[in-house]
Amino acid sequence: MSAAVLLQTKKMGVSFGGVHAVKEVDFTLHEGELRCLIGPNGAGKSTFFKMLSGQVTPSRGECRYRDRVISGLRPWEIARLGIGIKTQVPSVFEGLSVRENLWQAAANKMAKSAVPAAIAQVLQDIGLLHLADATLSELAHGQRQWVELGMILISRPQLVLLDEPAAGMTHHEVRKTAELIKAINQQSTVVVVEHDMEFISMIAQQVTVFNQGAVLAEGSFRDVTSNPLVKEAYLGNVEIKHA
Ligand SMILES: Nc1ncnc2c1ncn2[C@@H]1O[C@H](COP(=O)(O)OP(=O)(O)OP(=O)(O)O)[C@@H](O)[C@H]1O
Repeated sequence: MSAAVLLQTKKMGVSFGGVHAVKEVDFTLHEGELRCLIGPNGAGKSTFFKMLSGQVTPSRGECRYRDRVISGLRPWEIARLGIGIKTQVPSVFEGLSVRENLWQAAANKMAKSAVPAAIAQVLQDIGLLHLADATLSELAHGQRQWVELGMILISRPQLVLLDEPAAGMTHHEVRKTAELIKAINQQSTVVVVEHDMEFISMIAQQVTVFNQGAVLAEGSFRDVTSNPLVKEAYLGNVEIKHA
């Protein structure tokens, strides 16, 4: 691949007491990628994600973003480098409207005069034009997730880290979320941790499979889901539909 390396970990891992949640992972992400991290329960993918986003400090190895070592930085320091993070805990303002939430996300990223047009565009992208003035607490689960994705979309980060963005969604909502993530990937490199294989099949380009705190396999969705080791460890030999 000719694209530049955007993020790279070298022998990065963390242990909690005696549990080696992530052992020593070498991981390379190139500019423009949409990478999915999958694996069975307890494989270490969420912990690995949390080390990328600063929620967990690695006990060994390092993570570089462009030329800078970012392992050990706090989440807000990582966000300041132009990395958009959506964790499992939503970071939206409950008492504010959809429009006001988007305004908060856009405020420091562009000239004030450009904000209204950017909000109008994102409201259309996330399909919530008709709910622009509803407060977040009035929205359904899926709609709140889309507001958060809209907040990422409007701030145009270079790298976007998404932890289980389709969790708890209906089939229809999952499809729409897949479209939104593909839209985000038009402007940003994206890493997604996800369980839902149907969702992954809709968005995946490259997939990294974790198992027992290490990378078990890496490649296209088709390659990894046909890999006998992956089938045995994760998929339970279930047949996966290829798009
Ligand atoms: N804060 C913590 N303290 C102790 N052990 C932890 C902690 N976080 C994770 N672990 C352990 O590390 C291992 C990897 O967990 P992790 O949540 O990263 O796996 P996962 O692949 O994301 O699983 P899941 O799909 O169930 O979320 C598990 O054995 C888990 O119990």
